[in-house]
This record gives sequence, structure tokens and C-alpha cells, in this order.
Amino acid sequence: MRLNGEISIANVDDDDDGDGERKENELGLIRSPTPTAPPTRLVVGYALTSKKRQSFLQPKLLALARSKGILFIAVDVKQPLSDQGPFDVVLHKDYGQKNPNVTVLDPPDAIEHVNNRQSMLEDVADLNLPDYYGNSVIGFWALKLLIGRVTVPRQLVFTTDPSSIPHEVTKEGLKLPLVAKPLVVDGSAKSHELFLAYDKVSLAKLEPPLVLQEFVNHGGVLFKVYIIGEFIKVVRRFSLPDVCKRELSKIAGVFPFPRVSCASASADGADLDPKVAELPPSPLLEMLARELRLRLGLQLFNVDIIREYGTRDLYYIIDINYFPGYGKMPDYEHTFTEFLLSLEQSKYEKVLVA
Ligand SMILES: Nc1ncnc2c1ncn2[C@@H]1O[C@H](COP(=O)(O)OP(=O)(O)OP(=O)(O)O)[C@@H](O)[C@H]1O
Ligand SMILES: O=P(O)(O)O[C@H]1[C@H](O)[C@@H](O)[C@H](OP(=O)(O)O)[C@@H](OP(=O)(O)O)[C@H]1O
Ligand SMILES: [Mg+2]
Ligand SMILES: [Mg+2]
Repeated sequence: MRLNGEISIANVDDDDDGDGERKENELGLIRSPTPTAPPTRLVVGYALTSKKRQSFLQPKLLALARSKGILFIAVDVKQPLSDQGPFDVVLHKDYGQKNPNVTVLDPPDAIEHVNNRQSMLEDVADLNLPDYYGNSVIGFWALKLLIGRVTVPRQLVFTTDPSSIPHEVTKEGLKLPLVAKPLVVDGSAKSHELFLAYDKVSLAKLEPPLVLQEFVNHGGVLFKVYIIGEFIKVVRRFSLPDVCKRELSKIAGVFPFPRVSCASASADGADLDPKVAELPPSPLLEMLARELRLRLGLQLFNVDIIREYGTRDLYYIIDINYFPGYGKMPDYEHTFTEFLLSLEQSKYEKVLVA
């Protein structure tokens, strides 16, 4: 269905360079139907960095989407949206333009909220899932035993004067070791340069603005929960190893560490301690995803969750990422295509109601 003017099928790879994209300066030109391609149902504009285009717009996604009548076209961010497309949906990580006829996924304000490591966890801090669902028929205690608790590590924000950090950390009673993370996540490599701090004095060497977050031992395995609308997929990733008291007492300093959990290598097939590897229960993830979707006002994000080592059910959310590396999610092409088609359906239903 096309809501904003009829167009016929366009060849996805208009510049024939095999990257599945149309030339940006040819956005107004739509080719006539090819014999094999189905009619276009949905035109999806994307305003994404070339890195994100490479990881997200993989040939398998483009081919499957095209077979379902979904077309991906680059948005020219320098031109008004109304002069392009017409698009049904626009995918982006930081695109400000609006158009009433286009579903811009997701609202820029909501994205900005999770691009700041202080505000990103605010909505989770007061999220007591068993309390929240305590009036359900299952009952508070049963539910608590069944699904577990979700919280966030304690953290402090520093925007200026690193020399005050050791004193503030002592005053607020934050426990070592601490993870130092740049306050704002802006897609740059620098915003993912993290440090592990073993002593308070060395904290003065860090560069604000940053957050200092208590490190939580979790057996070296992290759960990455991908959310695409109502769909959820959890994968295991390798993470930082636990820090024992002995190590903490012997080491001083702040140490950079690599983006260990961002690597596509999954810990799913690894020979892990079953207590560490056990996935968070599905009801917990479903409640969490539903609640976060509502609170954050976002449909496309992932959440990094760890389970405190030695506990059966105490979970910490340590990171939320907008439009993460879906290309690393198994079968993402199917899930994303279904999601886009569901947007078309809900638009259609809105028109029928109006
Ligand atoms: N509070 C914590 N306790 C234990 N480990 C942590 C904590 N915070 C971060 N880590 C470890 O450091 C990694 C990077 O942290 P985080 O996910 O916050 O950074 P990021 O740069 O936003 O990563 P991403 O690539 O997922 O966006 C985590 O995946 C995890 O392995
Ligand atoms: O490049 P920026 O805007 O900083 O965002 C990153 C996210 O922070 C990461 O979470 C993504 O990796 P994961 O999907 O493994 O979380 C990572 O995925 P990618 O590099 O594979 O695209 C990025 O989306
Ligand atoms: Mg992360
Ligand atoms: Mg992140």
C-alpha cells in the first residue's frame, strides 16, 4: 500500500554497484517494474552512516525485503523530506526532519535520551518489574521467584574538574572497581573508549564528561537483548572477567579495555558454566522489553544485561543502544522485514479508522 502517492517498483541497486542502494542524486527517479519484482508496498528511507549502512543493509536483507515489496532508499539529509521519496518510513540514528505522512523511526528526542549514559538508565532505575506486575494473578512472590529482579549499577556523573572525582566517589560510597564511560554516545569510537578503575586516586586522571559505574561481577558473560518493535531476541556475548578482592587490593590505576561484547562472536556455542550461561527467563525479558519500549518511546534498540555472579536472579542493565548492530543478530533480515510490514499494516488500519 502507498499512502503518499503511487509509485511503481524501483530497482534497489540503482547505481548498479552491488551495494543495494540508489544514487542519492537520483532519488526522484523511479524505474518501471522489472518482470520479477513484486509491486512496491513500502518505501523505507534511511539516513544512516556508511558504517551502519554496511552492517545493516546486507544483501540478504535487501533481497528478502525486495521480494516482499519493500524498497530501501537513501535519504538525502541536505534536502527536505517532502522533496524526496515519497517514503513510508525513515530509519535513522540522529535525523531531525519530520513529515506528517512519514513514520520516522524513532523520535529524535527519545533517541537522544538513550545517547546519554545518565538519562539512558534513569527509566530503568525505578523499574521494579515484580512490583509493577505484583497485582497479576500469579501474585507478587511467585512472580518474583519466577522472573527475578532488574536494576542498574550505582553510578555518578562528572562533567568538570577531574580532581574532585576521588573525593566525590568516597563521599558517595561508590565501590571499586569502577567502569568509566564517556557520558555521551555519539557514534564515535571515542564514545566507546571505556576504562576500568582499580583505585580512587587514579580516577583524577580521567577526562570528564563521564559516568563512573560500579563494576558488577557476572561470570564474563553478557546478555544482549535485541528489540525490534514487539520482537525480542537474546544472545550471549563474552564480557569482562570478574574482578576478585585479591586482584583489587594488588592493582592500582585506570586501564582501557577493548569493546569485548560488541564483537559479533557469540558466546552461545561456548563451553560455559551453566549457571553463568543460563539465559534470563523469557517472561522477565518480555516484561522488560514492553516496559522499556513504552518508557523510552523507542522501537529499535538493544539492552545489555548482566546477572550478578553468585545470584540466581539479580540482573543489572548496563547499557542501552539505539539502532544497534542488527546485522549481527541471527535471522535479522526476516525479523526486520516482518517488522516493516507490520508498520505498513498499522498505517493501513489507521487510514481505515480515520
Ligand atoms: N557495570 C558494569 N559491570 C560489569 N561489566 C561492565 C559494566 N559496564 C560495562 N561492562 C562491560 O563493558 C562492556 C562495555 O560497556 P558498555 O556496554 O556500557 O559500553 P558501550 O561502549 O556502550 O558498548 P556497546 O558497544 O554495547 O554500545 C560491556 O559490554 C561489559 O562487558
Ligand atoms: O556505532 P554506534 O552508533 O556507536 O553504535 C554501536 C552500538 O553502541 C553497539 O551496541 C552496536 O553493537 P551491538 O549490536 O553488538 O550492541 C554497534 O553495532 P555495529 O557497529 O555492528 O553497527 C553500533 O550500533
Ligand atoms: Mg554495551
Ligand atoms: Mg552502548
